[in-house]
Amino acid sequence: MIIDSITKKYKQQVVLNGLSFDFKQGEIIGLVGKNGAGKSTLMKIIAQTVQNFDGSIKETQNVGYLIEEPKLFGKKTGLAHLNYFSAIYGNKFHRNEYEELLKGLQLSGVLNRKVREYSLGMKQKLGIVISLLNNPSYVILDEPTNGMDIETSIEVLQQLKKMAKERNIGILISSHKLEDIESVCSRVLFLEDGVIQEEQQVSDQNHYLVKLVFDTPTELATFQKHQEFGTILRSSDTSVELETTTNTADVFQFVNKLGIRLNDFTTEKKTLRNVYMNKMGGAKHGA
Ligand SMILES: Nc1ncnc2c1ncn2[C@@H]1O[C@H](COP(=O)(O)OP(=O)(O)OP(=O)(O)O)[C@@H](O)[C@H]1O
Repeated sequence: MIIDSITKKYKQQVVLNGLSFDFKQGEIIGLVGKNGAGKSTLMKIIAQTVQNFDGSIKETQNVGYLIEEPKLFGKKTGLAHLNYFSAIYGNKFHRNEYEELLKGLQLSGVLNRKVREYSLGMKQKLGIVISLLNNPSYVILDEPTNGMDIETSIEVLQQLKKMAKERNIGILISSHKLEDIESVCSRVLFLEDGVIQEEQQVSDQNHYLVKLVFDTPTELATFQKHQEFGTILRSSDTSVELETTTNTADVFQFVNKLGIRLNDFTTEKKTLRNVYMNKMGGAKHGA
């Protein structure tokens, strides 16, 4: 799917400002940003529930979505919902096709119960299954783990990951829970004031952010000349910050071998949270 130069205004307020990105089937992308950044608006535009915008979206065939709370009928059972929404999409609901997913989401046992007896998390999970009934190529999920406890969130995210792979579905997920996003997404977009400020790849391998402080600029220059640990993010007269997959002990050993002395050394694991804090100003943005 190609999202090209999307601009959306509500009255005079520019909510999305020439925003572009593309995503493929089978890929899971995260969308993060402070309240009001424009995440839901972007998702509604992709899901085609909001019109009147500038720019274009190409290859939007068959998009399933769960945006805000799922629209459910309290007096109907979960199963009745699945039959009803399948019929709207022109399909018949074949339970066996969804059994593994329903079991994984622990919904199989409650499908005959009325939805008004469901917890918020159960309703969200039913909403996720409904978003998949049209055999979509892409699914847009706005804060899908809202109202879910930690165990349920993990379960749901793992099921989504499996489905993206098995059914070749492209999934766009927004959330303020950065750990959730990090656990399933291969790529994360940071949205601020209607534009993508930053795009981060999420790696399966551990990455570390390391800061080394030397006594003299000459020692720093020696280190920089010989190091092959990773990417240098910043440097000053006597210090350097780099991103590496090498563990701390190996960095120390390398510095020793060069015969130079470290004055100070800090390291932290690179997480989506600390990258977000660094780039977007962190806590004040509320993610
Ligand atoms: N229907 C609407 N009419 C007018 N303004 C709107 C409408 N929908 C959203 N907005 C405004 O657009 C901006 C972006 O809202 P949006 O819901 O897309 O943000 P968000 O990133 O999803 O926020 P949150 O994290 O709180 O869900 C906000 O300033 C909001 O007030």
